[in-house]
Amino acid sequence: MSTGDSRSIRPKTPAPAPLEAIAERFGLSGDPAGLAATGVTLDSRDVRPGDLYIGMPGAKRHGAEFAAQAAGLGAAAMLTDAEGARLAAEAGADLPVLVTEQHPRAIMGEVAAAVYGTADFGAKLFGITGTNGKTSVVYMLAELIRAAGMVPGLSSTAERRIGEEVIQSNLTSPEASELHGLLARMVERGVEAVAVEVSAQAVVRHRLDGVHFDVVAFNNFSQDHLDEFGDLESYFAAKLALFTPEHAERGVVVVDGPWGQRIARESQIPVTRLATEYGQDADWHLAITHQSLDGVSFVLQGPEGASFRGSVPVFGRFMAENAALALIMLHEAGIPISQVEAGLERGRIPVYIPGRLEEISDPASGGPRFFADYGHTPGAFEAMLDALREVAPGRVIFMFGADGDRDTTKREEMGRIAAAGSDITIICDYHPRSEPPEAIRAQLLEGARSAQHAEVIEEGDPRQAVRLAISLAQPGDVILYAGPGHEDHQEVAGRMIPYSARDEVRGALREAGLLK
Ligand SMILES: CC(=O)N[C@H]1[C@@H](OP(=O)(O)OP(=O)(O)OC[C@H]2O[C@@H](n3ccc(=O)[nH]c3=O)[C@H](O)[C@@H]2O)O[C@H](CO)[C@@H](O)[C@@H]1O[C@H](C)C(=O)N[C@@H](C)C(=O)N[C@H](CCC(=O)O)C(=O)O
Ligand SMILES: Nc1ncnc2c1ncn2[C@@H]1O[C@H](COP(=O)(O)OP(=O)(O)OP(=O)(O)O)[C@@H](O)[C@H]1O
Repeated sequence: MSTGDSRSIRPKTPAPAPLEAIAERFGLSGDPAGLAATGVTLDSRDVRPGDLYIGMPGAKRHGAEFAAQAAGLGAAAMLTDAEGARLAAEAGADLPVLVTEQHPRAIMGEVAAAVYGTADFGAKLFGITGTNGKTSVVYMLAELIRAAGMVPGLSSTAERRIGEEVIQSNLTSPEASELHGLLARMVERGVEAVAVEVSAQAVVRHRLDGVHFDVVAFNNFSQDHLDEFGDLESYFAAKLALFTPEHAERGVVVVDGPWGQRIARESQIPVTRLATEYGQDADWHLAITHQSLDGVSFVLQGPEGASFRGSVPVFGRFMAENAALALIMLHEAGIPISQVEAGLERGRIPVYIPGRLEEISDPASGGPRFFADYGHTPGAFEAMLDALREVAPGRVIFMFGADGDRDTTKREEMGRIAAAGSDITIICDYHPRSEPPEAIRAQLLEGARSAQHAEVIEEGDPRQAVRLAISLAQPGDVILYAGPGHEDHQEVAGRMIPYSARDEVRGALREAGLLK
């Protein structure tokens, strides 16, 4: 169970950072004499006494409008732009103001690193980007770091983790202020290696400023986030930008597809290449030796005789690929595979990834195997359904919905891939947000019917859809519920309604006498 909110993470025993030195270094105007900060935040609601509050212009509001709230909560000062200084003066906020001529976002990462002392981070730092599987790679990394005898930290869509402490996430990649607070706390807690999930949004929005990764990796690329990036090329450029000396020392790239090959060619840092396809030119090669619904076994071979033979307890060739990528990242950072192997029993990587191909059913119950997953892109659907068809003894029943107010161009393709890859497709609601749910379903249904393959059923209520899936299943059938994964709410018309797909499935399996 996760606790707290990652935005409120601060080191427990911070050393106050004099703001005079920071003002001088970043060319800030104002009067910082005698001021010091012990934390940084860009959210007025989250100010802790002693914080430097960053009054940031946003898409909807200017953060400086909230200067009075920040002052009331004990902020030491506000860093903002000229417009922010004007807004704070107008509101008569009782808070020292430091003004930058740049966009505050452009210096926030470096400022946060200066306040928290994280510029010279003592632990190894790993970053993973790509369209699908970032969270999975982060969890693999954390498990392998532990196996190597080191204390792991992680930052993912699902959670942030400091050793065994689990903290709730909001964004996939934290804002720079939050990231540096998290790293500072990790240093205090003796974390020795950190795995960070890097979204394309983080790269273009300066969320990684002030950190330098030892190793970054790229796994795959397909359509997503076109509402924000406009076209695939711009979305790809954001991923490629991670492979620069500004962000990282070296990289690891899966070169099975043309996008990975482009990263390997166009990277500005040295990269090592992983191929999972036979005959592909690469430095490391992965071969699957056995797979079932219970997991994948594989062999990884690299340069100078480096090799690993092992398994992960989650189905899908791509899960072996995620594990291989994590192993190579550690190897590239100077943590040899033999050190990792020493902490594993016969190469078994005992990874648990919340809400990613997570089995909810009891395999011994005799009922259908039921998996929940966070996949919400055509690429993830294709990978999961391809994987499932290779190992499912019976039919594949696939249920899913789509995000409202997000990339609408992917919906028909999601529907088509779902129905092409399953025997029964059930379309239900996910987060409709401000859109009419039936309109989202209509787009998914259109795509699904165009596949002319699965039996396609519409059941808007996900609770009913779960029960319908179980009632339709015959012995050997497998049910996969994509979308909510680890999440605990549904977003409907601006309201967060509690909803846990995993709990719902558990309840329905119990009702059917298939789970204790
Ligand atoms: C599009 C985008 O990235 N928006 C981010 C942006 O919001 P915004 O510009 O609309 O902010 P705003 O509401 O105008 O507020 C302006 C400023 O006032 C502050 N404020 C606002 C209200 C208040 O009461 N007090 C206060 O201090 C805000 O913290 C902000 O600094 O700044 C906010 C503060 O950091 C972010 O939370 C917010 O991310 C939103 C939630 C978001 O959905 N981002 C998505 C697009 C995202 O980044 N996704 C990626 C990828 C996910 C994936 O792979 O699927 C991710 O890394 O999560
Ligand atoms: N290497 C991979 N290739 C393709 N699909 C994958 C891969 N690894 C995991 N997946 C599938 O992709 C979906 C998302 O997985 P995961 O949450 O790990 O990705 P992500 O990149 O972190 O996505 P997000 O940023 O949205 O959280 C899941 O359906 C998962 O099963």
